[in-house]
Amino acid sequence: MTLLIDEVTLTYPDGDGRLTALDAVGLHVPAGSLTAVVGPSGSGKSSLLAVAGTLVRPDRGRVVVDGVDAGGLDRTARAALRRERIGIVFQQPNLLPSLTAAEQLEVMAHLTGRMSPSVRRRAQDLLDAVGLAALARRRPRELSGGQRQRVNIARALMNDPAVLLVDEPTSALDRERGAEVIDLLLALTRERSVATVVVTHDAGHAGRADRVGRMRDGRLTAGTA
Ligand SMILES: Nc1ncnc2c1ncn2[C@@H]1O[C@H](COP(=O)(O)OP(=O)(O)OP(=O)(O)O)[C@@H](O)[C@H]1O
Repeated sequence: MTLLIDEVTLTYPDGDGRLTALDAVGLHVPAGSLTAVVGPSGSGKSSLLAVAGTLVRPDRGRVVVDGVDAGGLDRTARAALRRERIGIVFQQPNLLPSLTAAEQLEVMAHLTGRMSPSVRRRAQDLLDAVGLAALARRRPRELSGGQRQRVNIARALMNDPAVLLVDEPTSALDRERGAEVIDLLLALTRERSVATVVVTHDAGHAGRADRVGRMRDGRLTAGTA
């Protein structure tokens, strides 16, 4: 068991009242499996990723990452959990313009103070795993949108996370490139035994996942894409 979301409720301030973004949501993502989350705009998908990534604390319920209950941790310990056990791929590949593809990955190891000769090898192996071995020395402006997204995914895996959270990875890509990115995420999920959650608008892409969760008005139900 690697990601467990148990009866999670999240509300935001809304005028005089509160808006319920997540309503008693439950989700279990075993290691080595990929769950796609679909649902209309405003249904709570990003809120679910934010809670799963321990970026936002829920009002109620538990988020358990790799056996660690995030609710019992202070801010510093949660940041450490996030750094060490959670990979997050945001919709926009926020790559640093001046760094090469390999350096985008290596900088992750610097952040955790784990710089060593093996870091460079690991970065190269991951770029290889996402099909970019030959482009390791390119800077973001020299890469296509799909290639940048692959660097983004490789970077999220640099610290060997237990949980991988991916927000709309295909929105800027054409159908074929989008399908390739989903297949890549599936392969990496299996090879590296990560528990992966992918938010997507594309029902076709969701259909490739191991499981599909459907968000509607803050409630999550298992369903087909
Ligand atoms: N920081 C915030 N403060 C107040 N309300 C918010 C905040 N973030 C999100 N919401 C509201 O919570 C609800 C769920 O939003 P969320 O962004 O999780 O939906 P979503 O399914 O990811 O939408 P989209 O597909 O458009 O990105 C929406 O009604 C949204 O307006």
